[in-house]
Amino acid sequence: MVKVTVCGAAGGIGQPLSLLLKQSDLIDHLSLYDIVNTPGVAADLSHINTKAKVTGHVGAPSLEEAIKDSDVVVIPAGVPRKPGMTRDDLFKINAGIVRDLATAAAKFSPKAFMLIISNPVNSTVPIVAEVFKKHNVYDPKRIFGVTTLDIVRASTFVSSLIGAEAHSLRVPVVGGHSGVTILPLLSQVKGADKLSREQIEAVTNRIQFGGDEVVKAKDGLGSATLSMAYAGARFTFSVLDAIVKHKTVVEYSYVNLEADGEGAASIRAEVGDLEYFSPRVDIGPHGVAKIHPLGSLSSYEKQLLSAAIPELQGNIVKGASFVDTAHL
Ligand SMILES: NC(=O)c1ccc[n+]([C@@H]2O[C@H](COP(=O)([O-])OP(=O)(O)OC[C@H]3O[C@@H](n4cnc5c(N)ncnc54)[C@H](O)[C@@H]3O)[C@@H](O)[C@H]2O)c1
Ligand SMILES: O=C(O)C[C@H](O)C(=O)O
Repeated sequence: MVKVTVCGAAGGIGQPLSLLLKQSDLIDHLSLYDIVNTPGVAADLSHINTKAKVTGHVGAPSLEEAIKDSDVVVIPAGVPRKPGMTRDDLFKINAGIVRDLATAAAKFSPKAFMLIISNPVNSTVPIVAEVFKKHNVYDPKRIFGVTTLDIVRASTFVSSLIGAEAHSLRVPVVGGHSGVTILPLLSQVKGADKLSREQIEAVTNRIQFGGDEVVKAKDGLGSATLSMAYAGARFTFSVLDAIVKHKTVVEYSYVNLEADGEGAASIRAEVGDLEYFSPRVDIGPHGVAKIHPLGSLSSYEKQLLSAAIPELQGNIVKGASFVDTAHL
């Protein structure tokens, strides 16, 4: 019985993400939780003739029932940006939302793989980790910040420049999920060596600020939802391949660098004492199995990494220090 719970399931990301997840043969029970509208979304999706049973749960009193015994909990709950805002501006509202959802997961689904979409991801992932620590159920192998949209965007933008197939071009994007913390490693992409320095800087900037492009175009009506639903479903399917089919899958995800049990020995020299980072990771049935080193970086990428580290450090401390025992 594989149960996946989406928290924030009635939202701009939550609805299309739930639709995509409903197509998976690997899910037996798709549980939809939100503070509004989930009965309607669940009724609608439940008419689709695919395997997963769909249940809808609305409001805090139903959170335990929604989340209990989940194998995977995906969290796209919270407010999105409006033009002029940074992701960090969302912290004030989203930190508390994520803390409360993580608290329910720690109590009722402590073994679940936690996939965190809510922004600011650089801070919300440390919040989830701290909540799990407070409940003595912390395992860094199973807490993931979903940065797949950066990979998806990078593949799209770079493939159009170098004339490659977008769906098969894998562009490594490491770091975090906001502005300068998003670090595309174009020097590791086959075919990108034909790009000029100006092209590399322009496309790097576009990948780092791709989210702003959508926020601007939506003009006050939110941020990326459909591309995020695609990216979130892709990451969830990968995790399900690991959990259900016992495959080792390779992804980029924002994780605690202790997660592979080796103290991130392979990556420490590159990122210093950062606690969280999004490297290439192998994920197996028990979670993160291996954290890969960044590999060789161009001098431009080294500069970008130096700019990303202090920003990430601040975001991590802000998230970790938010969790206050009195609220748990
Ligand atoms: N990681 C990424 O790459 C990425 C990409 C896009 C958006 N996001 C983030 O995802 C989040 C959601 O974006 P959206 O466009 O779907 O927003 P949205 O406002 O359309 O939907 C959010 C949903 O969360 C629900 N919600 C609010 N408080 C809740 C709570 N306590 N419990 C459960 N549900 C709650 C709302 O009712 C709403 O249905 C935002 O923080 C956004 O910045 C992240
Ligand atoms: O840009 C945003 O605020 C949403 C998301 O993080 C994105 O990258 O699209």
